[in-house]
Amino acid sequence: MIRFTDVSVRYANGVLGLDGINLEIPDGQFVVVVGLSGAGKSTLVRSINALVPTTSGELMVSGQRVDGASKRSLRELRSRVGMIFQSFNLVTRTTVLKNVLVGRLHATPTLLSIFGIYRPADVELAFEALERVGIVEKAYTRASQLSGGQQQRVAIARVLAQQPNVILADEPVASLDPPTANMVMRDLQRINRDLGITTVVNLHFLDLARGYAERIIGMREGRIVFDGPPDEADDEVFAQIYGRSLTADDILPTGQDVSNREGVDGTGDEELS
Ligand SMILES: Nc1ncnc2c1ncn2[C@@H]1O[C@H](COP(=O)(O)OP(=O)(O)OP(=O)(O)O)[C@@H](O)[C@H]1O
Repeated sequence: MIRFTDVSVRYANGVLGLDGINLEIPDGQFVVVVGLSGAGKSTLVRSINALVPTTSGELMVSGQRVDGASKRSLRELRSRVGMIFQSFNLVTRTTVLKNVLVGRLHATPTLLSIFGIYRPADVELAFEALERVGIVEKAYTRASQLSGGQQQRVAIARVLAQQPNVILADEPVASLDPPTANMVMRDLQRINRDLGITTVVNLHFLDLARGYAERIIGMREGRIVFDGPPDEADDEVFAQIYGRSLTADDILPTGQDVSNREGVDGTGDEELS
């Protein structure tokens, strides 16, 4: 369970990134956070692993207090909370497998990690993670040789290798073309369903939010202005969240056609750019 009680974040320049957030996310839920640029989506997602420190209120993740946590408990928290970024954040000059093994570093004795030695059990976990996102055959390929969608899948595998109980994804598909964006969302949704990992994703596009979320949180000016299931989030609700009428830019037109096609999320060779 993730629980925000009256949480605010004020940045050093005085901007209020979060303004009195009260929110409970039960274990295993797939939550999509939407809102215009600057609404506070990233701040909300990044506060969960203290990448952005809260300035007031109480924030609990899996029974552990995040606000005011010691360095040691933050390290422990971050080992259980995986994060995926828009820019993938891979070490592109090395192999896919080594990138995924980074997810095991928190559990690797320092001496082994210094010498780059990985235990067989960790390598097995890394392969399992790659299998789950359908790119196990790329294990020995350099990350730089992969497409954007494949790189994001490696980033997802790295998070899976961490064996987290929460996955945070900060605009994970913003750099991808629509079909690939849908494939990555499908991966995240399948992982959430199969492994029951609580997932909090922030997204720009409302049809992706409707298509994959179990629950949508709408934000505006640091506050939650909508909280409900996707079938309640019609265009009118989105217009209220955004504070303006919708435009074509708010929608990924090819979305659901592609995400519903059989087999597109299997092998990783199906980049449809
Ligand atoms: N490091 C920072 N220092 C100062 N202000 C910040 C910082 N990060 C974000 N903000 C401000 O906090 C508010 C919320 O930003 P946030 O990035 O959370 O919004 P967002 O909804 O994720 O937007 P985007 O989609 O553009 O990333 C904005 O007004 C932003 O300018």
